[in-house]
Amino acid sequence: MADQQHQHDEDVTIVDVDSVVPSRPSASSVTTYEDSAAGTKRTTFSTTPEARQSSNTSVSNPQQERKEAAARYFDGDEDLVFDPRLLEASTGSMLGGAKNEHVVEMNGDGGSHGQPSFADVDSTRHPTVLQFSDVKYEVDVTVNKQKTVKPILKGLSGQVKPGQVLAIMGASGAGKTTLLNMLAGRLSAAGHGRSSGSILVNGQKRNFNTFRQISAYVLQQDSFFATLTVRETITLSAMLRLPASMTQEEKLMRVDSVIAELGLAKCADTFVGNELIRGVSGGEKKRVNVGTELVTNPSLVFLDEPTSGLDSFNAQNVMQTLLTLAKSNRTIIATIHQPRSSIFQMFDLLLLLSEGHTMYFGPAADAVGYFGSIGYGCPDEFNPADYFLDLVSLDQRNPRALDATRKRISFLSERFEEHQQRHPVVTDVSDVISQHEKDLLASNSGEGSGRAPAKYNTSFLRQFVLLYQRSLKAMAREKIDNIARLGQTVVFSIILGIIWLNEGGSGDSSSVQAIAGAMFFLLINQSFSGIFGILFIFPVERAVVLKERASRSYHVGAYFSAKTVAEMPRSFLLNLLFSIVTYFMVGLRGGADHFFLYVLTIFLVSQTAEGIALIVSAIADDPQQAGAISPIFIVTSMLFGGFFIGVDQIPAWLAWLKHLSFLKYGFAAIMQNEFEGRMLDASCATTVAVNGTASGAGDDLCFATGEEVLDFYNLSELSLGANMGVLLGLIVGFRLISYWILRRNGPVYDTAL
Ligand SMILES: Nc1ncnc2c1ncn2[C@@H]1O[C@H](COP(=O)(O)OP(=O)(O)OP(=O)(O)O)[C@@H](O)[C@H]1O
Repeated sequence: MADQQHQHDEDVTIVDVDSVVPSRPSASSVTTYEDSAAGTKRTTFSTTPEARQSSNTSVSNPQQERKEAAARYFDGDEDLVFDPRLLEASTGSMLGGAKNEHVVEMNGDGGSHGQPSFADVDSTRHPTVLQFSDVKYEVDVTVNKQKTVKPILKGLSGQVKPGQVLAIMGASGAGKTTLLNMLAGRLSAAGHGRSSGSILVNGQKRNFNTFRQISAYVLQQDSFFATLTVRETITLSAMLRLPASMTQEEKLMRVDSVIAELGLAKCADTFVGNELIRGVSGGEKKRVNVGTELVTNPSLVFLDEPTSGLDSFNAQNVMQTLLTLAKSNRTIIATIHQPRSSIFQMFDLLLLLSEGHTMYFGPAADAVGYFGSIGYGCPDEFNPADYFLDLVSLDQRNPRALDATRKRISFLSERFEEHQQRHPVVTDVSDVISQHEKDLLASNSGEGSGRAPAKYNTSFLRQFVLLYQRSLKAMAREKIDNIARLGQTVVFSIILGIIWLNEGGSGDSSSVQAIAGAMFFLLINQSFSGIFGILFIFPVERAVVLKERASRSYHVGAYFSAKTVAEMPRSFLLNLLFSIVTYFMVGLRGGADHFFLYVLTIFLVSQTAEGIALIVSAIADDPQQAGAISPIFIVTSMLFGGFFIGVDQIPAWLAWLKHLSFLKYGFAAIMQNEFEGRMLDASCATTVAVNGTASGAGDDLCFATGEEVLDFYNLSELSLGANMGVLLGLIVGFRLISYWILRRNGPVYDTAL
């Protein structure tokens, strides 16, 4: 770092921070200078012996220093004094070893901004200035059964121009994500609040169709198909989102460029992975997340906590990537929670929030000076980011601390209001960018740009084909899942076959109950395997789909139909295998027509169960929730399926539930297929009760014909064809319901500002 500073020494104009920000307490440790060679402004934080001494002195006599600071800055009010060193023991925010020197680089082209990339010469992307003024957001909440309004953002302003990285920092609950979402024109489904203020893109109100084309939003969660490689993941995003006017070759070139720009070349052919499948590292996955958004070559990139969950090395790498993006004339806005000092130094602009108020907005390098000027000098041994977070966080450990921190936050908010009066943060666009850029911007604002761009860049059919291919590929690569399904099918079919071995072979009335039990159990078995095949996979996939839909990659209908068509053959093959083993081991009715109807019934029942699982998964937030909800449907279907409880045993007011039991239709169809038109045991004819209920001596029931069996189980209500038809209707109906739920639970856009 020292060498780097040395290189530019001849071109450097030293500006003492004291002359810019008077009365900064530890000013001797901070120097701002203009680096004319690099065209940048840098700030050096250094720990001089004097500064160290002053800091040591204050530690040795904190009470005295507290009094002095109160007298100097806060009219003697000691509550407003903040000494992070007193928090050290409890918060652990102090850096292990003081860094002697950090260099902050603003807007620069220096080494820390990475290698030049394809984007430097891209002529299709125009610079974008984002300005927001007095942005407020509030929601209605119910507290103690009283409806009340909760203000979340309380009048925030700022502006970011191309080439800059704006970091939105603040304690948890400060409003970072809410602001980021508002700036990106998105709100979470829960966020139906009211917004006011103004958000301008290139000096004009946003046209949301254009805005979505020029901006990208990188979510905090890295949701992907684990068994696709990095290249496949980014390629699919490119194929879905790039316009049809680009050739396939151009799209693939774009993918290569993005992979190169994000430093993903060495892991391009590695699976993205998840907790179970070995894949790329956390930092690489985050960059893949950025990459899938970057294929559209956006001018404006929003990122929600891009470094969260990463170790410090990977976090640093991701930040480096953002700087590279900014360098190619993009505007980058990211929320960041607790960055380490080297990451903090990479920000151009800092927006520090607390309780929805602005504590600071401006160059990140000036933040230490600003807070120093109002009585909150950052001790030299502290990471400024940690210091700011401690300074603006509500301390809720006891009422006294809570009051004191509230008072401090309100003080800081007022000081910044005053500061903002003197130095408006939002200026005229022409003050920010050159005339040439302004001319380009006019075409980029979205207003007056003629025909609104289509919602999707590819046709429904193309989306279907691409998503079908992805589903097939992902399915083929889910080796463990496929082996488990196959194993489960083979093992269960053999076990069930052994239990009911040759029961049907005799064609005897005495085996009717055993066969009915076998039939019902086989259907339950296939229902469960259909349900669990969906329950534990679909909610995870749904997160990927929600992300892709939010970026307008495809219509949910294209996804849903592609998934259905891709997965049905696998399901059919497994059901066929199960049917072959059980049919012949149990020795069911002879004849190809009966065999194929048996296969078809089992398949339809399993598909209906999958439909229920899709509905549950579309409602539930995660697999655990889905697992908890689904028994309601399954157990009800089993109870009213016609095997466990006879119709006359169901209370009249619950009788309607039997119509909802898909197992009832499946059971009726499979039993009709087995028994309809069959003679069983002529000697039983005399023992059948007048009311149609079979009877017999001892435990065994006696049935002369198959029809008596069907009557006994009350399965003659509908014909075999009608039962099959109902199952088919349920399959289509359940899928339409889950499609409708998915559609309704789609991304929510806020187009108010
Ligand atoms: N729709 C809503 N209804 C009620 N409260 C809300 C709603 N949206 C946000 N909030 C509240 O507003 C505050 C700010 O939320 P936000 O998610 O923006 O915070 P944040 O700074 O991003 O926090 P974190 O770092 O923990 O993600 C929180 O107290 C949150 O509970």
